[in-house]
Amino acid sequence: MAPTGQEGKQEERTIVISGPSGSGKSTIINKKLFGEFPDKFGFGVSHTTRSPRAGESPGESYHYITRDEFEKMIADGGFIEHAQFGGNYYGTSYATVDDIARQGKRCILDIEMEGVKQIAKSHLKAKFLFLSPPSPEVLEQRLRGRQTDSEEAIQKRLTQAVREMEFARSGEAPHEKIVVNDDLDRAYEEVKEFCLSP
Ligand SMILES: Nc1ncnc2c1ncn2[C@@H]1O[C@H](COP(=O)(O)OP(=O)(O)OP(=O)(O)O)[C@@H](O)[C@H]1O
Repeated sequence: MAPTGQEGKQEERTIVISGPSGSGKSTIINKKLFGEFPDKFGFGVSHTTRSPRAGESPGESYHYITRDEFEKMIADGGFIEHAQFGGNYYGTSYATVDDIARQGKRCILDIEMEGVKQIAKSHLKAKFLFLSPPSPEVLEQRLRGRQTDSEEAIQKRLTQAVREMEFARSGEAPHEKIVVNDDLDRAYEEVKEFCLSP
């Protein structure tokens, strides 16, 4: 039977973008995708127990909550994924994702590797894209070029990047697509196509 258009809108799968620090997630998602489609997509803001840094705004960079509040949300099953880094909790709540869907927008999440594994096992309907730097050498140049990280932070990010790149290419990873961010405009076109398709 031909579709009538009255079947009810199929809920769009949440888009989960992952990739090493410095692979270009902020550049491609925040600047380019949200720049071109300000109303179509909504960014799933994480919760954290860490304190806001200068220049960060609550509800935009993170939702800032206390450890007690975070632990209560864990106990209530409020998180799709959560983890601890550097003594602080970080997580993505079901409520955040639901709010974006209610606004009629497609949710985009920027999630690190352990979170990706948890989402893949959760009830969230999601599709996964991995944004890869062309090589660890180019990643190192870009991390140095953006001048936001100490030498120690750069070395840590590089070690973690190699792990993530190996995971993304392993059979264990849930990624439907790997985009190599060599040429920015080309990489953006690939990410955009992924985000616009069901
Ligand atoms: N295709 C590209 N060619 C050259 N430089 C790029 C390209 N894509 C991104 N960059 C630069 O690489 C640096 C890292 O990019 P960006 O900050 O977007 O990474 P990120 O994945 O969001 O990192 P983090 O997870 O640490 O926030 C930036 O200085 C950005 O301008």
